[in-house]
Amino acid sequence: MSAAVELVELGRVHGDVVALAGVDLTVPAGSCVAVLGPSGSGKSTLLRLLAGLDVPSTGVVRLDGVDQSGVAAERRGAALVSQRPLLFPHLSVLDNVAFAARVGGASRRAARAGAGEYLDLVQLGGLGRRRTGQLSGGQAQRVALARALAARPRVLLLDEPFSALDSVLRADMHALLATVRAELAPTVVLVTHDQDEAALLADTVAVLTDGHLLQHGPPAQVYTRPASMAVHRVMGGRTAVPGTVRTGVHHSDLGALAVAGAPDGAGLLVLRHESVQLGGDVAGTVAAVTPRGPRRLLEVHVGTAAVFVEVPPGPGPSVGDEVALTVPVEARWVVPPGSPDPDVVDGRPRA
Ligand SMILES: Nc1ncnc2c1ncn2[C@@H]1O[C@H](COP(=O)(O)OP(=O)(O)OP(=O)(O)O)[C@@H](O)[C@H]1O
Repeated sequence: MSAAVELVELGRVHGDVVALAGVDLTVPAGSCVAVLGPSGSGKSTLLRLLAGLDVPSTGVVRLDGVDQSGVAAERRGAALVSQRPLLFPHLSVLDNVAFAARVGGASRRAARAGAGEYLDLVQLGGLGRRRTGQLSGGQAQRVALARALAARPRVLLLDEPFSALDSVLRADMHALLATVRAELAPTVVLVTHDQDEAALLADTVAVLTDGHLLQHGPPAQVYTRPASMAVHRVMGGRTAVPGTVRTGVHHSDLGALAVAGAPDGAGLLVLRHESVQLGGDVAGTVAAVTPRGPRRLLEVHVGTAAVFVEVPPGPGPSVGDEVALTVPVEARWVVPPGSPDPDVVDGRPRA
């Protein structure tokens, strides 16, 4: 029930706006890729082209090796669930889910029986007779997922389906998606703004900005080994320290830090705030403390550099305190300076 997805040089322009610029992406059958990127980066365009709801300007979509050019949306075996569930208001919940089977020619009874199984899967077995207007946002999103699954898609396309839900419902939907993957194994393309959601749910992460695919790999790799400053930013990275690499050592206001494999020359030392620890031999001053749920994010200035450190709940340093930091060897990664990072001025985040 799953298809390998291949995008080859896939591009879409609208007049002089480049929505997607020659993207090459391969997703093995049954796996889940999260597409991450800022607003306007081309995520929805990619999904629409995959679904057959839009036509590429260049390149092709292949499913199981078959070119989908000219194949109508309803014949691709792809089902799309969007941020706002678009349910038929005049049908009951059960008949919404039974819709695809009815259109496919099944009897009402058979379609409803099948739909009941998908409602059970999304844990809404008891709500089949309700009108869709009587559902909560989370329930409606579950029904939309059940309806998409009832069409037995080879590829499940999820366009920020959880972003309108509160954090408890979102966690429930994450668990549900894991169940769906275990039981039905569709290939999943999940568009999200949320790098934590991507890391939790996906086998790989694809980072898009300005229509370009910047990196595609396992979440841990994209998190800790970003290909560029732009990827580091999309993945929520805050620290980027300018300096120079000479024979495997990065020299900056943080001192001389060994960085295996980095080429000689100017380079930004990028660090995850989860990896930097308090205590050590890099001395700095706390410039800001920001709550992050129960944890806190310290901005520590070391010379002209700003280093972000996430610390656990409880007593800890305040603004103005002198602190010492450790930057573990495995946390160090250098990216090319490339184009200037618009969020950083003189090594520090823009005020
Ligand atoms: N029909 C259209 N006509 C003109 N420009 C368009 C059209 N559709 C999309 N675009 C432009 O293409 C770019 C990519 O849009 P897209 O909706 O794919 O981005 P996105 O990453 O999904 O954004 P968001 O996260 O805000 O939904 C944007 O600059 C957008 O304004």
